[in-house]
Amino acid sequence: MSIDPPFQEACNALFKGSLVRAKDEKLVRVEECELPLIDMNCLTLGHKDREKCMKQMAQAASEWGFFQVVNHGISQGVLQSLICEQIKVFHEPLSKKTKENFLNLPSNSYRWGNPDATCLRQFSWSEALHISLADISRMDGYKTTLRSTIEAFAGTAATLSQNLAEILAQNLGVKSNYFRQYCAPYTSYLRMNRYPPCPFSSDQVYGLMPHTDSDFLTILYQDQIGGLQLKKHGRWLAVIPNPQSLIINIGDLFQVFSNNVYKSMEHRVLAPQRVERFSVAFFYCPSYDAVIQSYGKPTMYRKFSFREYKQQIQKDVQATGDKVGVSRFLL
Ligand SMILES: O=C(O)CCC(=O)C(=O)O
Ligand SMILES: [Fe+2]
Repeated sequence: MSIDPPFQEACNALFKGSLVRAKDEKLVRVEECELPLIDMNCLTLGHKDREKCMKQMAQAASEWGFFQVVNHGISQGVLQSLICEQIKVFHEPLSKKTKENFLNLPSNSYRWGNPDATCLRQFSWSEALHISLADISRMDGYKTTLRSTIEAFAGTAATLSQNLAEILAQNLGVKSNYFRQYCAPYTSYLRMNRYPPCPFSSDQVYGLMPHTDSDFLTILYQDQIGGLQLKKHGRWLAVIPNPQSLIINIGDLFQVFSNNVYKSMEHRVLAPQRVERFSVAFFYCPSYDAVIQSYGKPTMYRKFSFREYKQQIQKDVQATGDKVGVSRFLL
């Protein structure tokens, strides 16, 4: 029984020529980088250390849109169990994963490839489980270790994201209880990703197509395989994995909130060639009714609700296969 979705057939349908098998991936390798590293312990020290740490975070959020954090409060044990549980669930037969009610989650929670792709560059050689935090408690009883591990991760990730969001807002001079008010723990969601080995050259088929995240910020935990790349000053950089750290990236909503001070950077994942890769992303999102507005003058974006944003993205993706994103709301 196969565990893998029919990636190759889907790629062939999008690409009428013959796909090039990967021979020497070094040829398409890009420069590697270590993300700015923030030690969250510094926030618990004296006033000076705290201020310095907050400034480092804000600088990374505006220059890179990405940074990594250590001493983040999520135990290594929880993170390792999460990957173990992920391996188990993705190694279920495809027929089970695609069944209505898989894990007692809403339909469309399990996804692979990209049903809206109109060409190969919009395709993703990966599969994913999207889980709203509101749905974790209803997850199938027999998979209790999966559920309890996800619960443990999501609970701490929600606290961490609120903490980070408040620090980043404070750096902008915005003292508000916005995040407490609009980002309740159940409004965020998780995506577990599996990237099976891909026989094709990485300049033809992506593990995950280039995109920005449609949230305030994302907490990413990845295994040690590597493949995540971000675009900085027009150049792709490959992120060197660090087993101790979590990656934080600014999403579209924080770019708007900060009036373009913080950047929601485009990123992508190159599919591994010989081994499978796993990652988990926690997307820190507000409720659908939350109004997103820019703090800063002159204001660059008009106000919009998160619902409006999601609907606009869906419309654009269905029409062209591509997300337009925040530029739709520029004044
Ligand atoms: O797998 C990764 O490293 C990145 C995943 C990602 O960007 C996402 O799920 O939005
Ligand atoms: Fe992403």
